[in-house]
Amino acid sequence: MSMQVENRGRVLREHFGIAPEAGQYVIALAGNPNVGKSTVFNALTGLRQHTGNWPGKTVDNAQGTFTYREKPFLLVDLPGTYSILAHTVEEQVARDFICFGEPDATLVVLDATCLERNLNLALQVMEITPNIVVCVNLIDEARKKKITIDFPALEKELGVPVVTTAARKGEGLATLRETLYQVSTGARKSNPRQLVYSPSVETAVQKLLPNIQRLVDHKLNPRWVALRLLDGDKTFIECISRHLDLQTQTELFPEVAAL
Ligand SMILES: Nc1nc2c(ncn2[C@@H]2O[C@H](COP(=O)(O)OP(=O)(O)OP(=O)(O)O)[C@@H](O)[C@H]2O)c(=O)[nH]1
Ligand SMILES: [Mg+2]
Repeated sequence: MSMQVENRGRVLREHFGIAPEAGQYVIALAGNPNVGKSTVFNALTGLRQHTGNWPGKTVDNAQGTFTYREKPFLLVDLPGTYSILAHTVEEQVARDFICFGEPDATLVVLDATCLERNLNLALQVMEITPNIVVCVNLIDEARKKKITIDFPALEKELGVPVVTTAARKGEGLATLRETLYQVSTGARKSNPRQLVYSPSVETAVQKLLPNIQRLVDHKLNPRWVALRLLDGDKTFIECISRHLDLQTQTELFPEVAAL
């Protein structure tokens, strides 16, 4: 087992109370409240699941497993959130898992009947990781409301796989499994569109990048860390230090102050 895999196992166990078996692909399941995450979770994992709390938090945690193409998968249902900028304990749990749990893929479930609002979360996850699958659920409800969505265009615009489902009826789940398999195993690579901020923010990001790259050493997306630093998100710096065992707190803030 490589050092990297061993370290991820330790982080998952100690920080998230999750113990994947050897060779198991870990998938995080994120989405706004009430978009059908648990329905997707149940459809994929059936009865092979167990629930508890996130370590040290009164937030529910559900984990379930499934096998596809003879590969084992562990699916982790995250709390429903509109954002992962960590303003609430639920958002912090979701962000920390996506960021530091190093899931092999993050599945973001969106509500087809209010796609624009839901896309906010997908765009945030796309700033953290390229290993993402977007699932547009409740497609049956959208049809009823005569909402039409140009999915090929959406997929092209986002630069990540988009799968449509009506999870309660099982529609689209075969494609969803196959897409999760491809992204988790690395067979399918994405190029998520990145939001471009105002020139002053982009200039500041460019200044911060080299040193952040050195400090986080491929463990986190440096552009995303730079944006959080510019946000002045102190709790996030504490999280980085704790999860990556780095002395970043003392090293990163002078960087920002010097801008
Ligand atoms: N029509 C339709 N209903 C769905 C679909 N998926 C889920 N639902 C229903 O939508 C409601 C919410 O589903 P959940 O799976 O509990 O949603 P959730 O995202 O887990 O909700 P929270 O955990 O509370 O954030 C339930 O009544 C589901 O039966 C779907 O594809 N079509
Ligand atoms: Mg749920």
